[in-house]
Amino acid sequence: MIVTIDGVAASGKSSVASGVARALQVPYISSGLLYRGATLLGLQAGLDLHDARALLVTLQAQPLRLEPLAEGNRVWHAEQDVTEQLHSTRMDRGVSVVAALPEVRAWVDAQLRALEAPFVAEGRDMGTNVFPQAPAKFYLTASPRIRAERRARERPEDVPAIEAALILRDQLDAAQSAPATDAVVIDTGPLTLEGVIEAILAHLPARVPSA
Ligand SMILES: Nc1ncnc2c1ncn2[C@@H]1O[C@H](COP(=O)(O)OP(=O)(O)OP(=O)(O)O)[C@@H](O)[C@H]1O
Ligand SMILES: Nc1ccn([C@H]2C[C@H](O)[C@@H](COP(=O)(O)O)O2)c(=O)n1
Repeated sequence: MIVTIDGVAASGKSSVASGVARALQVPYISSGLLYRGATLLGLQAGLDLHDARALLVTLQAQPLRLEPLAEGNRVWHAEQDVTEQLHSTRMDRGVSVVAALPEVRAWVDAQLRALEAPFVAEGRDMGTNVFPQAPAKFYLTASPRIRAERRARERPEDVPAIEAALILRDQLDAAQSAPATDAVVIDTGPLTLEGVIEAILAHLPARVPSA
């Protein structure tokens, strides 16, 4: 079975996907990390992040590997674990530019579709575009202020600055971020992390991770 968890930036997708996947004893896949990895390679190579052709040449010459560990996905570039470099304000600014490129989206989609089910996949378009056949789809929301307050515990910037950046990223990512028509939408604002995970588990057709 494939479970998709999409939603706006910092709505809890990766934390929730990790918890749901652990409960189901299956891997989870954080698709945003592939977009972040592509952005890192582009920045390291000094590329214009709007240049899809140059980015694709770089991605093909220096492949990225997503390692779907239960405690948190890792991204490898050659023999180096680059995961820690993928979450910063600089990366957040660049990644929406890269994720808007159809050529890069096709590259990410191909990596994801090559993975063997069962798994939980989180991102923006898992339920709409990448795995439309998934039998269980969820979409997480929360107000920008609540998301910024949560994120402020992980970043040096203050809540208003984080909130403004989240609102901007929501706008830049809007084209690929609509919920699937058959997704269960969950406002995570009033819920704890465990509460969101339980709500999703309660909606699943069966807690048996079959293909
Ligand atoms: N329901 C919740 N209650 C309290 N804190 C939460 C909840 N859900 C997520 N968090 C916290 O909010 C922060 C953002 O969560 P997370 O990184 O999982 O979001 P995300 O949607 O994957 O983010 P991004 O879009 O940037 O990849 C984390 O610190 C996480 O622990
Ligand atoms: N399926 C996806 C996953 C991610 N993106 C974009 C949107 C974000 O700006 C960026 C990083 O994702 P995050 O780590 O915040 O989940 O990648 C996308 O367009 N489609």
